[in-house]
Amino acid sequence: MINLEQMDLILEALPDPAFILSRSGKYVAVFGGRDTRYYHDGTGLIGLYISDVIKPEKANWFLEQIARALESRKLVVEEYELSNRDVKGLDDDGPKDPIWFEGRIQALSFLVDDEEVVLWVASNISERHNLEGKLRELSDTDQLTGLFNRRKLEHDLTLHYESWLRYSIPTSIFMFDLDNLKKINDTKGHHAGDEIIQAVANICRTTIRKADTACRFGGDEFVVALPNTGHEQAMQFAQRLHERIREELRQFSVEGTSVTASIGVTTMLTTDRSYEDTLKRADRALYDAKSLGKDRIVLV
Ligand SMILES: Nc1nc2c(ncn2[C@@H]2O[C@H](COP(=O)(O)OP(=O)(O)OP(=O)(O)O)[C@@H](O)[C@H]2O)c(=O)[nH]1
Repeated sequence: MINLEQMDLILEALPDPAFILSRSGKYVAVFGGRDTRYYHDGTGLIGLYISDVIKPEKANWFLEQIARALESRKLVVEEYELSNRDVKGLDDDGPKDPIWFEGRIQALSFLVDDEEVVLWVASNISERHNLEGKLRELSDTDQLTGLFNRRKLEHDLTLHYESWLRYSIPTSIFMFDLDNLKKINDTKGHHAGDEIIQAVANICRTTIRKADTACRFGGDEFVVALPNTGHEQAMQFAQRLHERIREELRQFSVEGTSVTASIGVTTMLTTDRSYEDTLKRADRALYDAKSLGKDRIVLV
């Protein structure tokens, strides 16, 4: 049998810190979690309340999770971020950067000082969290240009379409395709074509606002979504981009042929059943711009 002294040693050896917290947020006890690579020593918190050491908004969130665990009597699992600056009462040893935790919170079946208590085990999941962030970024990004890809555009357009339906906040879209890129590829090689596509991406990046989504739609085709932007403003923006592309790609001309852009511009309409209808209209406008002789903007 394991005696009480051994039980203490076992609790101390727990890799992740395990807090006993009361319903009102008092740190009743802390066990384990002495690995300073991952955790700060939490023993300085014992006797204090969450609201003594954590800013009010976050402290309230902690109290809500404790209440959830106590009321449901089920395991509550939540991810959250904390830094040692967020929590007063911790020593300076331990990780410097903010930590992402997974908290597993379970109601206990006894009272401490007449108060209900929970067991809150906090595991450091920063590595996994950062990796997930990087993967998300990669899965949203076009490799050649660093612009967003079609997946991310479709995600953003879904949200913008909701705003259009609910609050009548319009989103404009323009779709453009480079003119004559094939000639550059055929004469100067694929690498020169890649350089042009990258130059266009840079122009997009330096022309758009933070809330806009510039995406490489495929090949030499690009789409920019402009939330909270009506027809007129979108047209002005397309003109600016068109002009910059014309100016900056002049240097890549071959035998008098330069790469320009044909642009189709449109704005969400009440008759659009989804963002795909808007996108299709932009595509048709782009097709018209090509048919009318390229290097131009068509607004529909
Ligand atoms: N270098 C390079 N070329 C690409 C890439 N993606 C597509 N292209 C080329 O872009 C061209 C697209 O075809 P088109 O749109 O018919 O060619 P275009 O000369 O621009 O024709 P217009 O649009 O009618 O002016 C093809 O030559 C593709 O090989 C890429 O990632 N790198």
